[in-house]
Amino acid sequence: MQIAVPNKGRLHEPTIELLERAGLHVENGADRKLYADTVDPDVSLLFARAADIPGYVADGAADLGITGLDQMRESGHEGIEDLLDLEFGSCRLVLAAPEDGDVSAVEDLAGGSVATEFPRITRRYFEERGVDVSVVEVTGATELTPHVDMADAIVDITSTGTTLRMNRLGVVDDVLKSSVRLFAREDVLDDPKVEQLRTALESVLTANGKRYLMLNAPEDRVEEIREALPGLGGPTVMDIAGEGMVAVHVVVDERDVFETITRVKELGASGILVTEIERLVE
Ligand SMILES: Nc1ncnc2c1ncn2[C@@H]1O[C@H](COP(=O)(O)OP(=O)(O)OP(=O)(O)O)[C@@H](O)[C@H]1O
Ligand SMILES: O=P(O)(O)OC[C@H]1O[C@H](OP(=O)(O)OP(=O)(O)O)[C@H](O)[C@@H]1O
Ligand SMILES: [Mg+2]
Repeated sequence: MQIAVPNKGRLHEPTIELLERAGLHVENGADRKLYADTVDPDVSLLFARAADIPGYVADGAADLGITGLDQMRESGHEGIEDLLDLEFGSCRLVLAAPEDGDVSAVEDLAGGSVATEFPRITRRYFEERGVDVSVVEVTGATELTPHVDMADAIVDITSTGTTLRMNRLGVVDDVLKSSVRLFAREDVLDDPKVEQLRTALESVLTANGKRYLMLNAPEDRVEEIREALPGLGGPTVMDIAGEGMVAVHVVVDERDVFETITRVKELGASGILVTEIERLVE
């Protein structure tokens, strides 16, 4: 089974990091290599441009892919299924126009022009709204185009909003909310490996922001301690050698850790240990 992953750009590193955390260690990979093996003999990686990955999967060069939803939509390929939101590379594709200009709604662009790296998504967006525009295809620095009379507006990615602000462009409308996805060609969906990979990646996301809390507690206060724990499911309570003490283990949200420790200490807990969780399969 082949997974196509971004070879460079901002998605490359977080993708490799996620695969590693999911236990799919990359082997025999090297800079500029187009293939790599993984610790699983049935799974190898193919490195490609983020924009080309949907096509690789649709055409059968790879079985699964990891890239932005914007790229999946822009590719226009059918027969690929979005399996999991990997919760990084979050951004919005927006329609934006000069702040001091006269475009404040989609309709104001009728008869005008829009520059973008996403011509397919852009054409569809305007068609759905019945607004006739000409689409100017560019391959980057889209934000410049309204200032050099190349276009009246743009459809481009924004996340922090810095680039739009710096170029005095304001958002007119949201076109698409995007994040990185795991997707597969429909004809491999029945392969059990696909579900295994999806579960492994999901287990990393589930563990994100969670901590494992272990503590020792006097047996006679265990009910109060149990109530004080905002855990995922109930805590595990185990007898330990020693007079009237039990060990309590629980998964808690990272943001609840501080308050929880304070509270359980008041209730007599000791030997409190907080650790990160690598993976969590629910
Ligand atoms: N500013 C951003 N914030 C969050 N995600 C983004 C941002 N820009 C792009 N992305 C996501 O990353 C994907 C790939 O963009 P990126 O710019 O990394 O690729 P690239 O254009 O191939 O690389 P490069 O810009 O280095 O040439 C986009 O399709 C989108 O899903
Ligand atoms: O809202 P912001 O945080 O400012 O991010 C938005 C910018 O990020 C992306 O560009 P990138 O840095 O990938 O450069 P590129 O145009 O060369 O791909 C995108 O094309 C925007 O220009
Ligand atoms: Mg880019």
